[in-house]
Amino acid sequence: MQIWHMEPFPCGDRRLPHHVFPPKKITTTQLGALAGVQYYKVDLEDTASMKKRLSAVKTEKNVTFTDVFTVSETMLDFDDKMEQFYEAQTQKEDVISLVVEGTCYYDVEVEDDSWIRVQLEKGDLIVIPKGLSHRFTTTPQNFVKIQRFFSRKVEGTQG
Ligand SMILES: CSCCC(=O)/C(O)=C/O
Repeated sequence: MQIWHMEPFPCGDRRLPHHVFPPKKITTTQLGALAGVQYYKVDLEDTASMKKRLSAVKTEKNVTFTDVFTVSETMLDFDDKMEQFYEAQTQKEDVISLVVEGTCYYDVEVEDDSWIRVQLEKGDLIVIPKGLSHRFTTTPQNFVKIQRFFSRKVEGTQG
């Protein structure tokens, strides 16, 4: 996990880091204070500890459905999906995502047009609070597998 302030009006390839100059990184604690985003590191190799962490998150967030969603440039509709995911959006429920493989970015908008980029890798679990404007994209790796957690059934998810 790495977190930094993004340059105000990034041009070009959105998968590049787009740091402010000079780069301004922040901690997970600062991200929590600024935007209410929660972060956990999950050891995916340690089944007992992973189950304990996920169980705590599921209970706390009333999670009843989960799925595993893979974003890869081999997807037929990859470009369309990437456009859709990079549109700023707010959800009525917390967005809860665990990176199982690969890397990605979630950007969160802390003030109008002021974005913080959160780079996630394997074992990173993020909770973006409901109502917070955010967007998603891949890194140049163009591959991420994410377990998503929902408090209610949404299309394409499993109980
Ligand atoms: C691989 S799902 C990425 C998109 C996502 O989590 C989202 O758009 C939440 O609002």
